[in-house]
Amino acid sequence: MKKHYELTIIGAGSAGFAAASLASKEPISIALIDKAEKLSGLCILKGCMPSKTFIESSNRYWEIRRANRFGLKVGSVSADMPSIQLRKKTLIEEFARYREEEILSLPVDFYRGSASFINPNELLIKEADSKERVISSKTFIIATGSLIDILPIDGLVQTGFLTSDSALELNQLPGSLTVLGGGPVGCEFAQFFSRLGCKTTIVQRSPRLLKSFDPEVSDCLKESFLSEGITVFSDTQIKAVTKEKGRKKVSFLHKGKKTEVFSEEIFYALGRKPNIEKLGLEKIGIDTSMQPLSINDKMQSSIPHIFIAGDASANFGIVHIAREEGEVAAKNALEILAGKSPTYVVSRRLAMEVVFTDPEVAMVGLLPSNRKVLCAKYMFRDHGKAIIEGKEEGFVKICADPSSGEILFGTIIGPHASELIHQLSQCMYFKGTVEDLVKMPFYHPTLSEIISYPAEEIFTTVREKKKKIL
Ligand SMILES: Cc1cc2nc3c(=O)[nH]c(=O)nc-3n(C[C@H](O)[C@H](O)[C@H](O)COP(=O)(O)OP(=O)(O)OC[C@H]3O[C@@H](n4cnc5c(N)ncnc54)[C@H](O)[C@@H]3O)c2cc1C
Ligand SMILES: NC(=O)c1ccc[n+]([C@@H]2O[C@H](COP(=O)([O-])OP(=O)(O)OC[C@H]3O[C@@H](n4cnc5c(N)ncnc54)[C@H](O)[C@@H]3O)[C@@H](O)[C@H]2O)c1
Repeated sequence: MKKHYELTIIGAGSAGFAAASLASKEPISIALIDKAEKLSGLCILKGCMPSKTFIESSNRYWEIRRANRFGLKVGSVSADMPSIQLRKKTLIEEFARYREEEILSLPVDFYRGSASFINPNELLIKEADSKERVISSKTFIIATGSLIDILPIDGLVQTGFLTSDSALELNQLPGSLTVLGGGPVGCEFAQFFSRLGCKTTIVQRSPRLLKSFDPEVSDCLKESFLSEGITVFSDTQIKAVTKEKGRKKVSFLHKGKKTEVFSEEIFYALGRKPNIEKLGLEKIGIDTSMQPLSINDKMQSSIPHIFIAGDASANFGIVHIAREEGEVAAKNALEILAGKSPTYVVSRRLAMEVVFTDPEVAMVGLLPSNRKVLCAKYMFRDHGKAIIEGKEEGFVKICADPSSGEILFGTIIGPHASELIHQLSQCMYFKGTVEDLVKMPFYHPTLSEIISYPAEEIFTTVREKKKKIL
């Protein structure tokens, strides 16, 4: 007998799990579907958590080798990739086991299978044992995540390459590596490989690494990469990949000039795409050529009772945003089920992104474009605690409204940027001003204190301006 639900969620990763957790607190019937053999989603299995576990090892190796700066003598240190791999596997198995338990204990009907739309209210679920079933639902949330987007580069597939998925399974590192792409995946993995002794080259299309960040941040990161021996080719056009005498060759135009790089291995990091191809969306009238697929900030698709959240929507590729999108979609689905119009929206005011390179890179808020703002910057090399820690690269930059002093944007490149950025995001959450930051206590000596210096500079300017007006 065909089962009927009020809400059906396809995908139990970060977005789908957040949606299901929220909606299942209400007295409605819910189906949650995931096709994966191993549940818990990209972040835990092949994204944030395993990559950061790897990075933790390479950063510690790097620091130990530089311990003499702190008056410490250490004997010979070596990186043991099978042990690094084992630590990652052990941690990830535990994280995944815990999440799987959470998913399976939700008060929902869970189906392990691949879902596709038959019509805007019915889904076909193909289960692992090739059993097929049809369910119907009043509302849907598509949270099927993303896939690595393999572009048709001449010779790439024939030559072979690593991706973030396969690199996370390595037990042995290549001696040399060409990383295609200078986004978060490319930068984080390039430094991981390089710090463990692999000769690493990045080939990227845009003129800057991490192109969505402030140009000064990109320049600072590039300088840091160059100083530790990573070669960076920016402004390139990749032409072909081939194998020559046992080595892999990447041919590209660099600032218009033909260039070649040889290495033992290639790491492909040219982006991901929404995992929506097999959902039958075109069949039910959702145009997948237009992305993001969510046509509004309520996470609705062009069919109002079908929502799209997380990587599948192609808005961002960041976990806390996937979770927020899942929750907003769930709240709006509940409103539709209650006979109301959806009202919840995802706020992008505090959009935050972090990249776990060393120095770490972080930003929060919207980059000021044509809006008038006052910005101030303070360098870690002028900050006592950073000097003590031997972490002098980078800076904190804050931008605020010139009249009110409200903080609109902040970016940090430097030690613990991933943590420090939360001081700014929390202040911005409460629509805080530079004056608030100046008045807040900061313990001395801490890295956090650095936040107060650019705030103070802007505060002085805002105050002087106000005095002149009076
Ligand atoms: C290497 C790497 C490092 C990253 N590091 C970070 C980081 O440090 N911080 C950060 O914020 N983000 C990071 N990200 C991004 C982050 O992992 C993703 O944004 C996030 O996991 C997406 O969650 P999601 O719920 O949208 O998708 P997913 O977690 O991919 O979940 C989708 C689920 O849908 C299921 N599914 C798919 N199709 C179907 C179907 N037809 N039927 C049934 N089920 C289906 C899948 O099995 C899967 O379980 C990283 C990504 C990568 C690749
Ligand atoms: N710390 C984090 O939060 C974190 C870490 C890793 C990944 N992620 C997320 O995972 C997703 C995937 O990341 P990613 O770095 O693989 O993708 P991306 O799309 O962010 O970056 C891909 C890079 O490749 C470049 N590129 C694309 N086509 C090219 C071509 N033909 N030639 C040369 N360069 C080309 C792009 O300009 C871009 O710089 C993103 O959404 C990202 O936010 C997040």
